[in-house]
Amino acid sequence: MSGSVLPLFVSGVVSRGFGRGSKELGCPTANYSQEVVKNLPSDLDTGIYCGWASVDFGPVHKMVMSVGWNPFYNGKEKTMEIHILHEFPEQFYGAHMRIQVSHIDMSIGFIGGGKMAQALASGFISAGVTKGSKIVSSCAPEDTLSAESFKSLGARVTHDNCDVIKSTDVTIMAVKPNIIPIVLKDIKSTITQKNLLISVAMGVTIKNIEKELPAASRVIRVMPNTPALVRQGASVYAPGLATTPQDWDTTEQLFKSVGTIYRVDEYLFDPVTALSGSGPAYIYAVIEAMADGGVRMGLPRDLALQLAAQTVVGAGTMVTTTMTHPATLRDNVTSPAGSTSEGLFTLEESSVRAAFIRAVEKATRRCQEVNKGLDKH
Ligand SMILES: NC(=O)C1=CN([C@@H]2O[C@H](COP(=O)(O)OP(=O)(O)OC[C@H]3O[C@@H](n4cnc5c(N)ncnc54)[C@H](O)[C@@H]3O)[C@@H](O)[C@H]2O)C=CC1
Ligand SMILES: O=C(O)[C@@H]1CCC=N1
Repeated sequence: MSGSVLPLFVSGVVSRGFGRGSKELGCPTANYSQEVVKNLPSDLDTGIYCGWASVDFGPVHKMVMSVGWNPFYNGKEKTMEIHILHEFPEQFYGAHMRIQVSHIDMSIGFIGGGKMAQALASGFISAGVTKGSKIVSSCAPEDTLSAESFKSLGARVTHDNCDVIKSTDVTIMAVKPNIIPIVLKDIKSTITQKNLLISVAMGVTIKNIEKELPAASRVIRVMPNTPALVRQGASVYAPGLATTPQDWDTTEQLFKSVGTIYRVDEYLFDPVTALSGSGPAYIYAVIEAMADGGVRMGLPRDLALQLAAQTVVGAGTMVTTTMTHPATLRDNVTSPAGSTSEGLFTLEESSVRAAFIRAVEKATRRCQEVNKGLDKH
C-alpha cells in the first residue's frame, strides 16, 4: 500500500507521452520514461497523487499525478502522468524533472456508523488512505456509542444523511438492510452524479438501490468483513450500471488498503456474505472452543486463547502464501497414529466439516430471504 512509500522522490527525464493530455483532455502532462516507471516501488498503488515538481532545477510548482494503466485508452503500459500547475512557455521533452509525491487524502462518508463502518474507517486511516478529519459519518440519534467511536477517530458526526452525501465524494452505506430503503429515501434528492455510493449491506442488490435513486447514480456493492480493522479484510465488489473504470479503481484501492478485494458477478454476493462476511464470527467460535479445550486439559486461559488465535492466523497464512491445498497442509501435520489423527477423527465423528458447510448454506439462504423481503417494497 502506498502509505508506506510516501512521500516518494522521483527524478528523471521527461519523455514524449501519447499527446492526448493537451489535445483531448485539455490537461497537459509530463511523462517519465518506462525505465523510471519500472523502478517505482511495487507498493505504490495506481491512483491519483499530489505533490511538487521542478523542471531543470527551476522553481518548484504544485503538481497532480496519475499512476495507472489508462483503462479508458486500453493502455498496455503503466504510466506516470504529471500535470504541473504552471504555464510553461514551451514543451520540455528531454528536460530533467524532479517530483515529490504525496497522498491526496480521500474524503469518505459513512451512512451508518456501526461495527462495519468503524472497522473500515479505522482500517482506511491506518492504511494512510485518509485521515479522521476527512471522514463524515451519520448514525441514529440514539446511537451515542457509534458517534463516540467516530469522534475518537477525529471524524465529524451528523444525524443528517444528506450532509454526508454533500460533504464527501465517496460514501459508504453501512446500515442494516431494513434501514436501506429509509436512507435511500433520505438521500434521493441530494445525491448527484458526483457521488460514488458504496453499499456494504447484506442481501440488498444493486438494482434495488439504483431503482430508488436518480438515473445514472453511481452505485457499487461491496461485501467486506470486520478484519478490515486490522487491514486483513476480505472483500468482493460488483459495479452498478452507471459506474466508470475510475470508480472500480477507487473501490479496489480503498478496499485493497484494508485487505484483499476481488471483483465478482453480483449473483455470488449471498454465498460470499455467508462465507467471508459472516466467516470471522465462525472462526471466533472456533478459537474460543479450541481454547476451551486447552483450558480443559490444564492450560491457562490467556495462553490457550493466544495459541488458538495464532494457530488460526498461521494456518490461514499457510494457505494464502504457499497456495497449497489445505488437505496437503493437513496431511503434513498428521503423523501416523499421532495426536492430530486422533483429534481429526473426533472432529469427523462430530460432523464438524458438515456443520461448516451447512452454516454457509444457511447463511446464504438468510441473505436470499432478506433480499426477497426488500424486493417486495
Ligand atoms: N458487521 C459485519 O461484520 C458486517 C456487516 N455488513 C453489513 O454492514 C451493515 C451494517 O452492519 P453493522 O455495522 O454490523 O451494523 P450496526 O448495527 O453496528 O450499525 C448500523 C448503524 O446504522 C446506524 N443507523 C440506523 N438507522 C440509521 C439511519 N436512518 N440513518 C443513518 N444511520 C442509521 C446506526 O446508528 C448504526 O451506527 C449491514 O447492512 C450489514 O449487513 C457487511 C459485512 C460484515
Ligand atoms: O450478520 C450479518 O447479517 C452481517 C452480514 C455479514 C456479517 N454480518
